[in-house]
Amino acid sequence: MILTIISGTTTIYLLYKLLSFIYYYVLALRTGFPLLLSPIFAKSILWQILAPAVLPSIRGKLPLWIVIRLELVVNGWEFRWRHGEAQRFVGGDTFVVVCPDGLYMWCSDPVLGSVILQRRKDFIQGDVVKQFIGIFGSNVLQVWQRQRRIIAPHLSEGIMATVWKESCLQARDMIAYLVEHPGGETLGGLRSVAINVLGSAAYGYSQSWSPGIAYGMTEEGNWGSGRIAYFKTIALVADQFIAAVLIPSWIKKLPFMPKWLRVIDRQMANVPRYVKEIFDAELQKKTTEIPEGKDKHNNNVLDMLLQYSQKKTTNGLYLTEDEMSGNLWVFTAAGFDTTANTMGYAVILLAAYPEYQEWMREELCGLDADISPEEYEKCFALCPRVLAVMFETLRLFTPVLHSTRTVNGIQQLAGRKGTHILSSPMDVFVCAQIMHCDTTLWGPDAAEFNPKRWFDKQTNLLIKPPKDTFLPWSGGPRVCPGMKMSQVEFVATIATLFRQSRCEVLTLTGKEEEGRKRLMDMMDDSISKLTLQVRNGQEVKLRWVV
Ligand code: HEM
Repeated sequence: MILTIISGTTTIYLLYKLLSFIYYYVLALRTGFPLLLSPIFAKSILWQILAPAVLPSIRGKLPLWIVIRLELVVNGWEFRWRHGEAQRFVGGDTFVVVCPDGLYMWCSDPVLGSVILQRRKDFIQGDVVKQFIGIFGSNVLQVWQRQRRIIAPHLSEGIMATVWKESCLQARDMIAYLVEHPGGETLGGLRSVAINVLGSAAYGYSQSWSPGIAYGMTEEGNWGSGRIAYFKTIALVADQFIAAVLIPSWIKKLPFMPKWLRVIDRQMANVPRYVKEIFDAELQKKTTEIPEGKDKHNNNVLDMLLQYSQKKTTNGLYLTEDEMSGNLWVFTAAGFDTTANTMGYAVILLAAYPEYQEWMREELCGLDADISPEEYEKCFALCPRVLAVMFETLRLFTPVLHSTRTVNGIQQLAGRKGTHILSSPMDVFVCAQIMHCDTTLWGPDAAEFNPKRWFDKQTNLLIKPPKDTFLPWSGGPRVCPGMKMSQVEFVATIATLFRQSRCEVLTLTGKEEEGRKRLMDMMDDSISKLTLQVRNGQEVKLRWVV
């Protein structure tokens, strides 16, 4: 009897999925884009967790027409196939993958991509993003307009001097430590810099640099409370993002699950408590540290979230408790993981290409004896080569591989070969990483690290790449509000690190070429967690020499 029920239900389910597949196929045909049919249930949690572990071992053993149907439904495929392999196979820079559980349009055409990003109401944030980003409450990505108006002004020019100063001070402490401690702590150290800069600029708390807040944090002991425990938890969730979000809490808790998964579960459950402690401390600070009669605003992101939570303002802006928690998470994760990983890749690239360290140092040596933490306005403008290193790093290792949207109703897109009809339900991905490696946009040397390409040969000024071809911060009305902050933080940190010191790869054999190849292989083996990063940051072994 039970068997009959199970097999009956399974048959009905499979039949339903077969009909869905046919329905999706018909919708996909209407788009007029090339199609790729895949039998995989791309949204399945089991697939998204197991496939990255299994695929590497079978990749070379199966024909391309099978591999591509498996690869293109695994998170992060665009980095592995960033040189246009999939586009060549499918026959277009925009194509649609049809699966039994959904339709996925991948676009690496700059013109179409730009139109999609501009049309905010036609291409909206979808449920995928809600599931992934909304784990600690709703946020700016979800109730967009109201929250964006609250948050974006707090990432304006007004905080850049603080970002610059804190980044310089953090980087100074970090370099003093690393010169004495060659090995695998550089990338973890940069994560600490990024967390502390965010803590200072956005939350008004200064904390001195210490090595590696982000790695080796799977110990079961007490993680403390409030802001420190919150930052450590966010760093851990960012580092193990897919497992943290996709595996249900009751499975993470099972006694036979690995220790790190149980720690993630415990820490995620603690987040509401940490958030409450953070906001209580901010309230306390306002009441005790600021004298009566003075303006009680601290002018940081925490204070701003508090203000909007306490009352509905005259212009109708407010935040619920859930939104405060959600925004704090998006803010912390978006602001820290992206910038930390970009700085990490830049350092590895500069270690692999020491000639560009010299090129950058030439510029830095023209500045005062040191990069002054107090002189943001003067110094930032004088470091275009460092900014070019950032752009080139973001081009080759784009932290957010694509911008995700969902088709709202039925939409028309005018393409080079006519009009395309896109119908809901369909997820749309604008693939920045693939555009960034396109030789037709960046020239035959698109795969090479060459920060000099960012300068005009005649004027020797930084160039703007052709419109919509460079999208690390996305584009359109939802463009990253932290763009300038990340640039200021990057330039201050990298300039401070490289002004006085050189970074060398620690080789296993003593041969420089071997060390360089190891770095390149590690970067090639990057994976997309919350954002793109090298698989194991502690394996990047470097030596800093003054
Ligand atoms: C190199 C560093 C960074 C990169 C590459 C980056 C990239 C991005 C991208 C691609 C988006 C998605 C936009 C879309 O959906 O189209 C985004 C959104 C966002 N980023 Fe950044 N980001 C960086 C740094 C920062 C920093 C430092 C902060 C703040 C402290 C920040 C805060 C945000 C927020 C709040 C959003 C959501 C905006 C919205 O939907 O309106 N980001 N970022």
